[in-house]
Amino acid sequence: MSARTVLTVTPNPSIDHTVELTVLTRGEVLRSTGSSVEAGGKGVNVARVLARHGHRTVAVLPSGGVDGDRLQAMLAPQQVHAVTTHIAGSIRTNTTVVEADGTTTKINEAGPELAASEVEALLLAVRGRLTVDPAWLVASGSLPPGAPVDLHARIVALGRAAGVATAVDTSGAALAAVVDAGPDLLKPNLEELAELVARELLTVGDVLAAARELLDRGVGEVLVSLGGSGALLVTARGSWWAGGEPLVPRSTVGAGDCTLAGYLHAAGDPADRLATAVAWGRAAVLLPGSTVPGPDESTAGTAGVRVVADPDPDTAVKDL
Ligand SMILES: Nc1ncnc2c1ncn2[C@@H]1O[C@H](COP(=O)(O)OP(=O)(O)OP(=O)(O)O)[C@@H](O)[C@H]1O
Ligand SMILES: O=P(O)(O)OC[C@@]1(O)O[C@H](CO)[C@@H](O)[C@@H]1O
Repeated sequence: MSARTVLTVTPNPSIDHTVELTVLTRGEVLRSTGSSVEAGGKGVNVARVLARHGHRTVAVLPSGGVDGDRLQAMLAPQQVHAVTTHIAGSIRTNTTVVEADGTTTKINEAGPELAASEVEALLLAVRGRLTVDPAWLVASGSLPPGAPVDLHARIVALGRAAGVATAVDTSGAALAAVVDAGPDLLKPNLEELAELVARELLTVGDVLAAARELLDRGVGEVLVSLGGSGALLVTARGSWWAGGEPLVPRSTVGAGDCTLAGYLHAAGDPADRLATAVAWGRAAVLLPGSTVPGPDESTAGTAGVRVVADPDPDTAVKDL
């Protein structure tokens, strides 16, 4: 990617609290083997990992309460330029429990209620920052209570009006509401895509068909992350799968954000970009909590990554 800025928007940022346990047993007093606290939220993570790879990044997010101040303080040393809009509520804390075998359990709070004026202030901040002519505008994550379900769609519309490429990673109703806004890139995971098209996606062919439905509705490219099974990229020019041997994760939190960031970072043809996306995702799962990889770790993540053009539609996703 060029040296131009990447602008991310995270309507529902978080403090990410990660606790490591040997085994999670309900109803017991458990002693953690490790813990960490990091700035989180999907767009924040995209900005953090791109900043670690030398990109100029601007992260737009609402901030309020003591935890809003903490979040900003955590971001300050990470070379992410945070543009915050003040809200009356307090930023949420999301908790992750990671067991020794890599099983990750996540408890995400709903987030603070946003007033209509706070939503407008966030959109105004995005519009203001689009004047820096970013290479990408990335809108990511869930919507907090009070935010309109089409908030990501409105962010995409702002990007389109400014001639800036847009990427979106969200879920549920917010994902359903953004498709027809025509983002240049959509990054659902398998479950999110299945929910969007309201059917099971068991084979590569099922995933390709679902992704092509989105292309038909005006989405530019679809990058479907498949957890330990890698990722599929579907564009008007073709389809590609990339992946490697499944890893035992230290924490999967943020792996999808690093995948998206790797795709935006990489230059070259679609296969190269997908390989980089998968490498960054693999690097992320080997790091604790919401820690994002730096260049050495991302490079190490490329080990054993294969790319297949026109993957066999009959292959079961679980066999990739
Ligand atoms: N167990 C694993 N082994 C190897 N790679 C993995 C594993 N889990 C995830 N990855 C890598 O990380 C990428 C993103 O994972 P996933 O599909 O779980 O993202 P996600 O659900 O969007 O994650 P999040 O929302 O936590 O950021 C995958 O495409 C893959 O490259
Ligand atoms: O609740 P959302 O907005 O869907 O997801 C929020 C979140 O789980 O996503 C990031 C990992 O992708 C974390 O930093 C954060 O806690």
